[in-house]
Amino acid sequence: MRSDGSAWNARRWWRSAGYAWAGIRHAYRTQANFRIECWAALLALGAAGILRAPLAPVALACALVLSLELVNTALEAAVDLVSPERHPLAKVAKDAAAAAVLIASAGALLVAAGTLLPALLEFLSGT
Ligand SMILES: Nc1ncnc2c1ncn2[C@@H]1O[C@H](COP(=O)(O)OP(=O)(O)OP(=O)(O)O)[C@@H](O)[C@H]1O
Repeated sequence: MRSDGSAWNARRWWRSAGYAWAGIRHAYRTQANFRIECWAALLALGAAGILRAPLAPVALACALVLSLELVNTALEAAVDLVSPERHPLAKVAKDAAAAAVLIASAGALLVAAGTLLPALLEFLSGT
């Protein structure tokens, strides 16, 4: 009984992960900003690894930006579905979602400046 439930949950988890992966692939294919953010995140994580900078804040900042970009993509699609015509409330929704990505990106830049820059300077000075 218990093992049946676990197997079912595992199957459901894999199916959910498949839907999530489809969402990531769709965003990567259709959103230029998401593509840029993915490569910037890889670059930042690689730099943190090479420079031996703290990985956790960089990873968290990257995850936040990428997640909010995905939420922004979802919201844009939902707004376009329910409001194909221009509407002031559609504008509020899209502008606020875009602002969330912008604020997270600014925060990620600050995190990069606070963690990667000192590590880079230390690396370059050879200490
Ligand atoms: N239905 C709408 N009603 C009112 N304003 C809209 C509407 N759709 C878009 N806008 C305005 O145009 C801006 C750009 O919207 P759009 O859907 O083109 O997103 P985008 O920022 O170009 O994103 P992407 O290029 O990633 O699709 C919105 O932030 C909003 O100000």
